[in-house]
Amino acid sequence: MTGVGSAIERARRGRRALDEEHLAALAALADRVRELTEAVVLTDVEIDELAAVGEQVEALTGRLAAVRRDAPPVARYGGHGPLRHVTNPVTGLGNPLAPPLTIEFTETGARAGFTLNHVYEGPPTFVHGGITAMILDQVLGMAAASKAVPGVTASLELRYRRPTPIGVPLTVEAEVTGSSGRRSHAAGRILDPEGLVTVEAKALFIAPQR
Ligand SMILES: CCCCCCCCCCCCCC(=O)SCCNC(=O)CCNC(=O)[C@H](O)C(C)(C)COP(=O)(O)OP(=O)(O)OC[C@H]1O[C@@H](n2cnc3c(N)ncnc32)[C@H](O)[C@@H]1OP(=O)(O)O
Repeated sequence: MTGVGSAIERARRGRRALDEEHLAALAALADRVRELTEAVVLTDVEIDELAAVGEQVEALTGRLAAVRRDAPPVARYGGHGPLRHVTNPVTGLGNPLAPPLTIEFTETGARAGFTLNHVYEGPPTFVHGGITAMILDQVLGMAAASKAVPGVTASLELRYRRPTPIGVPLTVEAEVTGSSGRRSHAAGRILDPEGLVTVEAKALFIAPQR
């Protein structure tokens, strides 16, 4: 086997799957670490307390790292179905960096409701443009994978129409706009609570050659 497609497939099959109980425990831990990350970003405690908490966090990191995988795990949601990446930085329940988004599939593509806190801030009070780009890449890619051909991002074009606010309910939606052979095209957007578009995206996904 050669090519990017087979490499992705091989890597996924080579990873040890978590059972549901283990995935739930990992997701709960990731949630606590998300709270910790927000607390770090917003804390106003004294310097001594920062140092003391830092020591405790270092000790906790040591406990987790005591038994370590070579690569992140996969899981079968609901205990069956295809293997899924559970530490994806957008949707991964097991990744503290992920908001995480729960993406639902629609008739034409995919959508998700989400709120981003100050951990994702770029310009004061607004979401970093790289974060909205990452979210759109993922949701457009999942729309393409579910309605056309699964592939990697070959191009992603963005138009930032207005700032995306922190701390309010946002919506991301995407639809497939065409496909041929190994290529899928998708378009999407992020909407603020008033339904105004903050970022628009168009993307091309190409199924890697096997
Ligand atoms: C299995 C896949 C994973 C499934 C994921 C589930 C969804 C999850 C959602 C995940 C979301 C997040 C996802 C991520 O984060 S994916 C991570 C970010 N993306 C990458 O790392 C991709 C890196 N690039 C590549 O691997 C290769 O360049 C690809 C595979 C894209 C093409 O290299 P390959 O050697 O295979 O193709 P080819 O050179 O024979 O070209 C084939 C055709 O395509 C045309 N072309 C090529 N590039 C472009 C371009 N930029 N614009 C316009 N057209 C382009 C080209 O002209 C040709 O046309 P034609 O001559 O046939 O007419």
